[in-house]
Amino acid sequence: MKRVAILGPSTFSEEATRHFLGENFTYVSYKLISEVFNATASGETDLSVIPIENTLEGSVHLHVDWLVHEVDLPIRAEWVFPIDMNLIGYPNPNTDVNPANPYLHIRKVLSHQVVPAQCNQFMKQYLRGAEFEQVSSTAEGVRIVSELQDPTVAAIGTAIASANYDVPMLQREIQDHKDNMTRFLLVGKEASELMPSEVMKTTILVTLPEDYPGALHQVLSAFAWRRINLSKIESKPTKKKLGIYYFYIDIVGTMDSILLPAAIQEIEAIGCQVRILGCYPSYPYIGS
Ligand SMILES: O=C(O)C(=O)Cc1ccccc1
Repeated sequence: MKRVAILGPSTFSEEATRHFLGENFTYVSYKLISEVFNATASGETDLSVIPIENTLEGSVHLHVDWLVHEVDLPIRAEWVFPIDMNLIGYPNPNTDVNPANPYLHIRKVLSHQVVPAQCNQFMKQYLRGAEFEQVSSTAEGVRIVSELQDPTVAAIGTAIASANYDVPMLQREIQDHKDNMTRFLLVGKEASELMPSEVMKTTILVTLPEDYPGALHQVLSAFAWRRINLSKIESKPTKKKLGIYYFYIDIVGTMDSILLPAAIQEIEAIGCQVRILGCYPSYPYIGS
């Protein structure tokens, strides 16, 4: 059975991965996302699951940086999964609880770095005086709360973490939007037998030649006139020199077609460097 590294246990990554990959894999939990990447880079596991982008927050920059700069692990699949954030902690122990805000006793909230942007309205309304502390995963926050047993410290995480660490669920679904989706990537050195998908994507990194006016326009037109659909384009610093960027581009289509390799050849011909991060099936979320 293939071994899959995930940030976990009891995290959103675990929920999303079990939903899409099911029980035909062995899941190995790691506390830090760096460990999740390194497990597959070193051969300890076959595949790693990386949360890469969220509807409200956009790209998880730290994870994109790992994928691009630290490891060489092709993307093997992607899927989107709806994330319901929950406030997990102990109720207000005082008798004079304010009915308009039962969470005034909470002074600190622990969670993963991408969470506050997804629960902005709730946090502004109910947790205004609380400090946010970033921890390695949402489940790690719930674990710490369970150890502290201090009602002034709460976490935001999964319903399963609340049950597993035996910390009460204070309020369900506190995310700003009902369809709060997260995109996950499956990365690994070897291709795995996965269910087919109607949608195939290819991710490439393009570094433009320096001092070439209109280079980005030419890159985009190489795709446009072939009617190749781009589903994402983001400029990111190369980290080598201030002001020099690469473009992270998701394309709907595969390298098996004639059009996409031709478009890539065209942009290489104008002096762009192109790195292909993967060509993979993309799975939409279909309710469970
Ligand atoms: O910490 C977790 O639960 C994760 O899996 C990372 C994460 C956090 C918030 C949204 C999606 C993934």
